[in-house]
Amino acid sequence: MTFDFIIVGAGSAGCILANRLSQSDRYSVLLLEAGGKDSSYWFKLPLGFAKTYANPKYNWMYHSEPQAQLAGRRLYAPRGKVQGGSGAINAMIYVRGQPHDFDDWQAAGNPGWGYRDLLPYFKKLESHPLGDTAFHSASGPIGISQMRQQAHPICDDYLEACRQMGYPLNDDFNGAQFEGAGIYDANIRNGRRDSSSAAYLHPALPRPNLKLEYHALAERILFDESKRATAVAVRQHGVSRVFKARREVIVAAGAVDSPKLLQLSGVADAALLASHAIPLMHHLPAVGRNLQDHLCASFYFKANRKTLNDDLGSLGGQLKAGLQYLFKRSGPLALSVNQAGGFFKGTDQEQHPNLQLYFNPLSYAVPNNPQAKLKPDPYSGFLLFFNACRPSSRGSVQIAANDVMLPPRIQPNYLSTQKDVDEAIQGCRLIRRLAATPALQRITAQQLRPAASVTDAAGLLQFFREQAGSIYHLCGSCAMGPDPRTAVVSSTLKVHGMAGLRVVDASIFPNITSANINAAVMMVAEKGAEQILVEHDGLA
Ligand SMILES: Cc1cc2nc3c(=O)[nH]c(=O)nc-3n(C[C@H](O)[C@H](O)[C@H](O)COP(=O)(O)OP(=O)(O)OC[C@H]3O[C@@H](n4cnc5c(N)ncnc54)[C@H](O)[C@@H]3O)c2cc1C
Repeated sequence: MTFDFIIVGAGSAGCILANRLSQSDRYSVLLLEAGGKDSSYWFKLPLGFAKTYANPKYNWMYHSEPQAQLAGRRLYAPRGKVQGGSGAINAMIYVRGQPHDFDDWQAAGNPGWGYRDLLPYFKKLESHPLGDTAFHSASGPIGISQMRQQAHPICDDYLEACRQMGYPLNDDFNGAQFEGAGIYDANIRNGRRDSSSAAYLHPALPRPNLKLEYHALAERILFDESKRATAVAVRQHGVSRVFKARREVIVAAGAVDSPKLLQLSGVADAALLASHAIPLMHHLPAVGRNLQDHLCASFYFKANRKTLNDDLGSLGGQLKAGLQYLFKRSGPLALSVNQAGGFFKGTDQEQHPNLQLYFNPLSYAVPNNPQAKLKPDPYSGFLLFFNACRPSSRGSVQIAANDVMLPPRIQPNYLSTQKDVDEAIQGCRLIRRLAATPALQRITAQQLRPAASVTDAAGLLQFFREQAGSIYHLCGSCAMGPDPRTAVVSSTLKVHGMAGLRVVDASIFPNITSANINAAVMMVAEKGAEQILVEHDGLA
């Protein structure tokens, strides 16, 4: 079967690409997804992500290599394996990032990727309750909710604590100002997760020129002698199939699987390919390098008043929350658990906020064994946690063998720079200072982990090394940039040295953005789709 475009991966980016490229009926589009449908109710119910967090039916459930700076631990790296990808299983926090994140993308040699250029694409994808403003749009596909209407009342104590510390309050992290404390926006519409699958792909699926193949694992991209991508070899239900592309193959398999697929296809570092006896198609050393992530650590508090643990930890509370959701589409099931937070400067010398904070009106242990369920602690509790906005550690994704069924080696090299170590200590101290405010003291029965006695830099850093985990923002592993020695795609997202091949997903980030990255991934897909259409409409 032949299609104009083949998109590999129906994740946050792939669903948007599939919609936009099939919007006019000029092109036929095939979307290949290794996972299945997102029809389970858990993908609609916002709090449902607790059920998909470690479910192998919907999740690749990767782990990093042992991390030298994190007590040798392997960190859990969930990735969506389902229509909607990681956007179908994420926590839905919706923050674009700071303008200078994108200005840095442009400054790295990528014209058209500065904040001013990108704001129209951010606006294009969202439907925001603030309506049409300089920063927002009222008419895009992704529905955004401001959680402040419904956040748990204990979040007000957190905001008061920030006010007592002299931090500004911020009611729109995606507006004129980034710094400050506030309640997050989430991509939730009428009490339902509004992933790019729900908002872009489902409405497009009836189109006759769009075909979605489920359980279709792309094994290799095939090329002709002029290094043009012509087809994708797929394994589906134990059968090998080949789908042909007339115009382009677009890789949107995410920051782990996009570099893996390029490597398996012979587009990568020649030495890596030789070590796995994979025939070289094109030497592109940056494939899989420049991997980045946000690393966070949680501080656990016992509260002296009710938190969401009380609502969600008992059968009666669950029933009440269930009924509230059923009849009013509201209550804790209709929200993310990451409700409040903000962006702060860890020292007075910082030019921009360099720490992101979360205040969850709920506490739960992230189980060591990912098969175990996430469940609230059996007491009234809340969490404060943080990550550095722009860590400078860089890692890699590399195939472990010439075998599509084997997970690749994910080596984030967390905490491998002095800047990242310093910011880990800054973040711990920020939380300690917040915990000492009258507002948080008023609601705290006990600081549980780390114990209140841990106050010095060495103790806090040891806690961080032993407890920190990924906040699941892997990106950068097929970075955009002009130099094929250090980058994989050009500013039009075309793979250097190849024809008919692009990468459009989280892996093209030259540097990680300062907040949760899904909004930026979806922006990349909107802009990437437009670049593709402009080029091919011109050729048609
Ligand atoms: C648990 C969790 C919580 C998160 N919380 C937030 C949050 O609150 N806010 C936020 O902004 N971000 C959050 N993120 C991050 C965000 O969701 C991801 O960065 C984003 O979804 C990545 O989009 P993507 O299109 O690059 O990749 P993905 O959405 O991961 O899509 C890749 C798709 O490709 C498919 N695929 C992979 N390999 C192949 C293959 N060989 N053949 C065919 N198909 C393939 C996968 O199955 C998947 O569907 C979270 C992520 C996780 C995992």
